[in-house]
Formats: sequence, C-alpha cells, structure tokens
Amino acid sequence: MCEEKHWNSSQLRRYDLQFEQIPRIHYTDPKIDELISANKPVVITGSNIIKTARDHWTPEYLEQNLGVAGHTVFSSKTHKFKYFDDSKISKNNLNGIEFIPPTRKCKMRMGEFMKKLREWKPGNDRLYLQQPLNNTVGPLIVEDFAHFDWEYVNKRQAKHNWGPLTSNLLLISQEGNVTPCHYDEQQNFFGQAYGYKRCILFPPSDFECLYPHPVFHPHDRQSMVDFDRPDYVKFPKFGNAKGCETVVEPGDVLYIPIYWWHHIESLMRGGPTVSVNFWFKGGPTSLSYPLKDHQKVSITRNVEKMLLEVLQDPKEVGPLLRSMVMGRYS
Ligand SMILES: CC1(C)c2ccccc2-c2ccc(C[C@@H](CC(=O)O)C(=O)C(=O)O)cc21
Ligand SMILES: [Zn+2]
Repeated sequence: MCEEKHWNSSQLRRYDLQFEQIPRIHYTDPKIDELISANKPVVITGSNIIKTARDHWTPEYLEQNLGVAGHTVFSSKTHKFKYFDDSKISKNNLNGIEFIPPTRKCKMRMGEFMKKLREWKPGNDRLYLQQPLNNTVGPLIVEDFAHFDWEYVNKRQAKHNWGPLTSNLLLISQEGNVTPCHYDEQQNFFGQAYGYKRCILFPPSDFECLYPHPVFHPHDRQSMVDFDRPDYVKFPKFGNAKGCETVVEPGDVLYIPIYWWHHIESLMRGGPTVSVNFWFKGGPTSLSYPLKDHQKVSITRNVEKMLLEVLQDPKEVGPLLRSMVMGRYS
C-alpha cells in the first residue's frame, strides 16, 4: 500500500552526523523480542499499547479532559530543553563552576498552555508540558490509560526481566522543541500519541563520542556537545558517533534501551506533539563477563561519585584522574 508521508525532511533539523534507520517491526513479529533481549532499539508498529491515546489524545481533547490542576510546564529561550537536576546545584557539587539553568519550571493550566502555543511568535519563550499520569488527571484520561494494552507491556517487562514500572509521563511539546542528547538509567517504551517526533539514538559505547557532563554536575547524563554547533576542538570524537534514527508517528512505540543516548525533537512546522513514556527500573544487574557497554558506563559513574565524595572539591576530580592515567595507561 502506498506509504503516505505526513512530513518531509525539511522539517528535520540538520546535524553533522549520518544515521542508520531504527527498524520498524509489527508487534506480532518475534524479532521484536530478539531486539529487546539484545538491548537494541526498535519501533513497535501496529500495536494497541497506546491505542486509546492514539485515538483520543488530541491537544483539544487533553485541554478538555486533562484536569483542572496546574501542570508542570518548562520554558526555554531556545528550542532546546536541556534537563538539569536541581539537587546537584548545591555548592559542593559546583564550588565555583558556573551553572546557568537553561530552562525555567512553572505551573500552568492546559488552557493557558494551549493559548500560548497558538499565539506563539519567534522570540517568545518555548514551552514544554510534562504531567505524570496519576490520579490527579481527569477521569477520561484515566479511562484511556487503563485501556492501554497492559498485557503486551507486562509480558515484555517479565520476559526481559525489567524492574517495576516507575512512571508514565505525558508530554505535550510545542512544534520544533528539542530534548538534547542524554541517557536515562531506565528501560523506556516511548509511545507517540499525536504528531511526529524525530528520535536519534546512540549506543552506550558512544560514551567517548558524546562527552557526558561529570556525574555530580546538574547536567549529569546529558551530552556536553551542542548538536547545533559542535565544538570539535573540545569534543574531537563527536564526529565518530554512530547514531540511528526514526520519525515516530501516532501509535508507534519506540523501545529506548536503558543507557542508550537519545535526542528527541518535535518536527518543525508539525504542530504540537503528544507522547507518553513508560519508564521501568533496569532489573537485576549482576556483573556478567564480558562486561556489557552499559555496565562500563555504570562503573565510570561509581568512580566519579566516589572520587567527589573523598576529594570533596569537584575541581580536584579531573586533575586526579588525569594524573592517574597520563603516561601510565596510554
Ligand atoms: C524535556 C522534558 C520535558 C523535561 C524537562 C525537565 C525535566 C525532565 C524532562 C523530560 C523527561 C522526559 C521527556 C521525554 C523524552 C524526551 C522527549 O520526548 O522530548 C525522554 O527523554 C524520555 O522519555 O526519556 C521530556 C522531558
Ligand atoms: Zn530520556
């Protein structure tokens, strides 16, 4: 059947990298479980995982039914919404290292949020709404959520020894917004309910090419590289990153494996987008040999945490690590 496309490549931002395509596989195909077992990304198509959201969750429906409480809305002066951990802004994590929060958080009712999106002009702050799906949302949303295909989700969770489901986040983004490259320490079924999002993923082994901030920095788990203007002097290996990409459409569920880097953008001129993710704890992590790449990332995190704890001053961690390896391990 003809693949009618609802977007074109002019709606994707340009980066200096080439990407493979993430496979799109029908949910009945056993290949999906092979890829999930191998901790590899895959787009699950044609499933009922978030069918009720795909059928109902237009911005207008959400405006009517999301509930009367204010929701968490992030605002940014640029198209980028770089996450930061408030709890790491304290002195002993920064001690003189300057940190400027790139986004502001406020509470906003859905009506006001949608109005600001409709009236948005270049130069205005951009907005990104984030709402955990819990008992504070309206009854119709709860009803739709209850009718997700939980049997399919729970079977995957069990088959792949994932830990417990920790949360489902409802995400309503303005067109063109970007969540810059970062990794999470959770397994993620990323469901696309409305609109189109381009997702670029990199394996944990691209750690050396994506230069994560130090673990004790507020931007822990986020790449230091500005994809719009990469600094190849500071980040010479960035060009070697081997990413894969896909554009998820309504009804798709993208499996983002734990520790995999992901950059996610709502298509430019594509209107608002609605996503709902499923975050699961990683499950039992026994060190198995040979070590998996994500286990090495986890080990580097522990080394950095331990060094800050004993050195106290974050500015001493780099010099000590450098003195340990230069001339001795090269
Ligand atoms: C940018 C935003 C709103 C944010 C601001 C401040 C704190 C946290 C977050 C946060 C967390 C998750 C997402 C969803 C997704 C990215 C995407 O779809 O944009 C993603 O990364 C994932 O599902 O793992 C988006 C956000
Ligand atoms: Zn994420």
